[in-house]
This record gives sequence, C-alpha cells and structure tokens, in this order.
Amino acid sequence: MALFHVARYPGPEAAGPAESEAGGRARALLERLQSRARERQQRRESAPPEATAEATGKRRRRPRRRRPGSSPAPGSPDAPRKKRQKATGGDADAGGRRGRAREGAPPGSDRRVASTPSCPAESGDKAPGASSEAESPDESACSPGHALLLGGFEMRKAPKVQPFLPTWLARPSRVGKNVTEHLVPIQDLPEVHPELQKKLRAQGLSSYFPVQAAVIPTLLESAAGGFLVGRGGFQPQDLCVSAPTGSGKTLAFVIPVVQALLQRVVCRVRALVVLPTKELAQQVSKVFQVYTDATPLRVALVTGQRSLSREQESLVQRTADGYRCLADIVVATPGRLVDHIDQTPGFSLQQLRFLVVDEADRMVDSMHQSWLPRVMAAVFQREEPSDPCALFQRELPRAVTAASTWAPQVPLQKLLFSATLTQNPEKLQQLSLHQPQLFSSGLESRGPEGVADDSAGKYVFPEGLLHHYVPCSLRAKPLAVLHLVLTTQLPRVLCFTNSRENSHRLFLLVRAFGGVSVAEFSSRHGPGHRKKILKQFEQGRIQLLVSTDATARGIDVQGVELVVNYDAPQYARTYVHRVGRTARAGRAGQAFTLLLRVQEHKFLRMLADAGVPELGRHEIPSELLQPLIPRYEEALTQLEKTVREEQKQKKA
Ligand SMILES: Nc1ncnc2c1ncn2[C@@H]1O[C@H](COP(=O)(O)OP(=O)(O)OP(=O)(O)O)[C@@H](O)[C@H]1O
Repeated sequence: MALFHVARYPGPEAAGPAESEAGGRARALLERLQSRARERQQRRESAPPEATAEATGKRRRRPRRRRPGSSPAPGSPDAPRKKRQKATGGDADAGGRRGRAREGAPPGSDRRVASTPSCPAESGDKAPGASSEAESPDESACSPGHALLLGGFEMRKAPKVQPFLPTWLARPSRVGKNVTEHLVPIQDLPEVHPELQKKLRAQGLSSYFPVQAAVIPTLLESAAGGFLVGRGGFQPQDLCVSAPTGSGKTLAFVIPVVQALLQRVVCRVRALVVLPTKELAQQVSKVFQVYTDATPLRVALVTGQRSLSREQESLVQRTADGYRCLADIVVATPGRLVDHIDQTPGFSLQQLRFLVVDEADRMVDSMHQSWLPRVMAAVFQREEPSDPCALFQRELPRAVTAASTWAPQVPLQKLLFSATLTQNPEKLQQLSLHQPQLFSSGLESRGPEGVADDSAGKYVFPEGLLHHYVPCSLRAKPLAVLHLVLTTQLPRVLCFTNSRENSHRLFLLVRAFGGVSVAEFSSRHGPGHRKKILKQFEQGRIQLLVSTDATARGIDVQGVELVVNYDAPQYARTYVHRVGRTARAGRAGQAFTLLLRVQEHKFLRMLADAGVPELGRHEIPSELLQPLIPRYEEALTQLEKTVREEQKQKKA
C-alpha cells in the first residue's frame, strides 16, 4: 500500500478539490474522446471513396470551437495576426515550433497541436517565408484530433497546482499548544510505571503537558506487545509529533521508551535517538540518565566529544565468545553513529525497537549524509543462522499474512519530533514511515486539499512569547544590543548572528565595551570549550551569550528571558527555533529582531506568512543611545586592533 499520495500536477482535470471529482471528470473526458473517435470512424465509413482518400491524405479543416462570448486569447492562433506578432516579439518564424508552441491555450485545452508529421507547415524542410501560412488559424486543421497542445504557459496564468495531503497529514490528532492549560495530573495516566511517576514528581513535575498527555499513552499502547509485533501481527504505527518549542517533547519520548525497555532481559541496543548537534545529544542523554537511574538500563552518548575508542568502550565489551552489548539506549549525532556502524565490532542495531529522530525536519534536510540508509541497513541486517537470536528475524513492514507471521518479528518504530516538522509528503517519504500518525499543535485539520508546503505550515509559538522588531541602521546594531542588555539587566540574554565571524566580532566589541559578562558560542571553538561556555551560561556567570545557530535548536537553558536576533534569520523556521530558546515550559520571554530598513518589508512578510503573531515595532530613540557612543567608539578602535592582531597570528 502506498504510504503517501504524492500529488503532482496532472492537468486541470485532476486539479479539482476531490479525487473522486477529478476521476469523474477524467472519465467524462475519456468518454467524449471515444465518442468523437467513433463519430469520425462512422463518417469515414459512410463517405464516398474519394472523400475518404482525401480525408486520409489531408485532414479536413475543423472550425475551432470557441466559448460563447469569449474573445481569442492574445497570441493564440485565433487572435488577429498583428497582435500575435507583437506577442512573439516579431520573431514569428525564428521562434519556429517552440515559439508557436508557447503561444496558445493552457495544458489540457481543446487546441490542436501544430506539430504533426502530416502537416507541411511543421515539417523540418519548411521553406523560409512559409511562416505566415503556418501561423494562420488554419494550421490547427493539420493536427490529429487527439493531440493536445503543449506549452502556452507564458500567455495565460497557469492554474495553481493543488496538491493534496494524505489523510494522516491533513487530519492530525490535535495537541494543545498552551502548556499552561489542559494539564493532566501525573496520577491521571496510570499506565505510566509507578517508579517513573515517582521520578517525575522528584523532578518537580506535577502534571503532563498536552503533548506528553497525548503521546505517552499512544506510545505505551503500541509497545504493549513487548519487543515483538503487536496484536494480530500488525507493526506499530510510526509517530510524528509537531508541538511548539519548550512544550516538553523530550519527555514525551523519554518516558515511554524507558518504560518499554524496563522489561528487557538481555542488554541490546533497543532505542536509538539521533539529534543534529553534540550539545543537544548531551542534553537529551542527561534526561535519559535521570529516568534510567536505579534501573538496569544503560545509556551511551556517541557524539564525537570523546575519542572513538572511548565511545566504543561504552558500547561493547569483548568477551571470550564474541561481544557483549553495554548500552540499551544510544543517543547519537548522525556522523558519529555511522562511524560506529562501520568501525565498532559487535555494535549491532538488529534488535532496535525505537528510532527517535529529534529535530526531525533538520535531520531530513541532512539526509544527504545518508545516515538513515546506513542505520536501516544495520537494523535489517540478517542474523547469522548460528546466532541464538536468529529466531527473531525482522523484515520491513508489509501486508500481514499467515506466512509473514510464522516467525516472531521485532518491529521498528520511528518517532519524529520537531517544533517545525515538515508537512511536505515528499520530504517525509524519505523516512519510509509505516502507517504514520501525526500529533500536531498546528492549524485545525486541513482538508485533503491542504497545501503541502513547508511555509504554509503556520508555525505555533509559545503563549508567553512577545515578539518585537527594532528598526536600526547597520552601524547602530551593536549599540542596540548593548542598550537592550544594559537596560533590561536580565541575567541571561541569548543573541544570534548569521555567521561565526559576526558572532566573534560582536563578542570582541561587547567585551571591549565592558560592563557586560559576554561569551561566544560557535564552531570557532571545540566541543569542550563550548560545553564549558554553555554550563557557565546556565549557571548565570555569563550574561550575554553571542551565538550562531548552533544553539538555536533544542537547547534548554532555564532562565533565558530575552533573545536578540542581531542578524535577522533567513528562514521562518530558523526564527521559530531561535526565539524558542525563551518562553519555555509556560514561562514568559521576549524576542527582539534588529532590522535594517531594507530588510523590514520582506522579513515581516515572511513571518506573517509563517503564522508569527504580529511583531511589535520597538524604536530605540537616539537620545537613549547617545550616552553609550563615546565608550562605543573606544571599543571600535580596540576591536580594530584585536582583529589586526588575530589576522597577523593567523598568517604566522
Ligand atoms: N510536565 C512538565 N512540567 C513542567 N516542566 C516540564 C514538563 N515537561 C517538560 N518540562 C520542562 O520544559 C522544558 C522544555 O522541555 P523540552 O526541552 O522537552 O521542550 P521541547 O518541546 O523539546 O523544546 P524544543 O522544541 O525547543 O526542543 C524543560 O526544561 C523541561 O524540563
């Protein structure tokens, strides 16, 4: 069964809102064509022999049908010749066939193709000067009745392609977006293991956020069959979850995964969590550590922060008769995961039960690294017949038959999470999801004609977030950041730039200005240094963290109340994640985006299209910046010196 109906533009007949309607129209069109063919056949049979010969040698001219009241389209063969010449820029003949093909009706119209072997005007040896004849309205008479004219796109507005979403994307299970409403007390989900409930309370949680209350029971139910396929031999459905930043998506997969694995006897890699950055992987592995503490389950982090051999030691142990697995849950970045699949003897994913892809839209974008095919190959690798686990063969999900259920199957369930999960079926299809189910806080369910476009996804933002933009000049941008930091006096401010060079310069400038504890976070520094910086920021020892988009996704630092976009993000999706570092878990937060005059219109329109609540305009009067200028000028001079020294060092 096809998982997705990928809609490609099949012509206006099929572009209707409902599939059935399109099918009906296609049938009607077919019948019409068939009846015309029959009529022609009858005419040919009843006509005198000479007329038949004429008909076969040279087709009769058929007057073009025209809709009552409609005038011929400019440039069409029916339009006055002068007008058509103008439309083709006077290049009637030079354009040749292509020029003519471009003029004309939209695809699917009733026009005839001018290009046919029996038509002299279209033959390759057409004499120069024959163009005027070829372009006469009569040219259509030369074409076979069944052919459709190609082209004509320039002259008329092409009908809008109306792709439609598969039902699971068009009608998702609704999840509340507000984490301060509709909370479910912990005791109200009795299916969660009592030990885990205790852990949740010990972490200071008293109720589940909406996304957790929706996803945890669904996942627990799908895992009720243990590590084998569920009732009736059906493989569990894959899940896609789209909920705002800071709405607790991490616990929505941590709790059910831990609970499902609690019943395991032998240690095997049964859950694999893949994340885009080292810092995010580390954060998620910490959450797993909290909830697997005091259980036999073991968590391994493989991100490249440690050497390959150190990571290998945490994954497998060599024994007299082979290898022993040391991790039940592996949290990894894609590159390092592939390294272990290739280079770690004994590292097996053959018993994998859960594949969690966090920040799934970003991970789909990085699919060119082809980490997923490598993982899938490792997951569905055939057991050696001598292996005691060979009984538990696994196969890709397919129709359930008596033959397919003869052997116990270990199902693989994919779980996708993101605040900006793509709804583009073509992108999602790369993940080969099995009967997926979508949980979404987005728009109310869209009909099957819903647009399958990323930007039309209308992102959802945390309730407590206030969005502003600050119009300013290029020169005043650093001053605006300093003004916001100094006037608000908030203990943790996250400031995003679009490049590591910009981050570095802004960091040097603010440091030279003084009065603000500042640090930078970018790929200029190694993972060890970045980890230290993030920790200091969490501890409140750094007030302003100037960062690239390396911290834009998933990073959960408590107490960030202000996000400043020093450089406006290029994509709405990036904006969603950057500003989502504040106003988490129902708290309040503010986001300011500095905009040059030339950026304003385009940027605000992009955000409006993406469903961002209207940004408040926040002017910073120049008299408020004036007192900062003398120190700022000094800092600029200092910056110049530092940059020159750094360049010298680099050359040396
Ligand atoms: N039920 C809950 N009650 C209170 N706080 C919670 C609850 N669940 C999660 N949190 C807290 O909410 C914060 C955000 O959670 P989490 O990082 O899982 O969000 P997220 O949805 O994954 O965000 P992002 O999309 O930015 O990655 C964390 O600090 C977490 O401890």
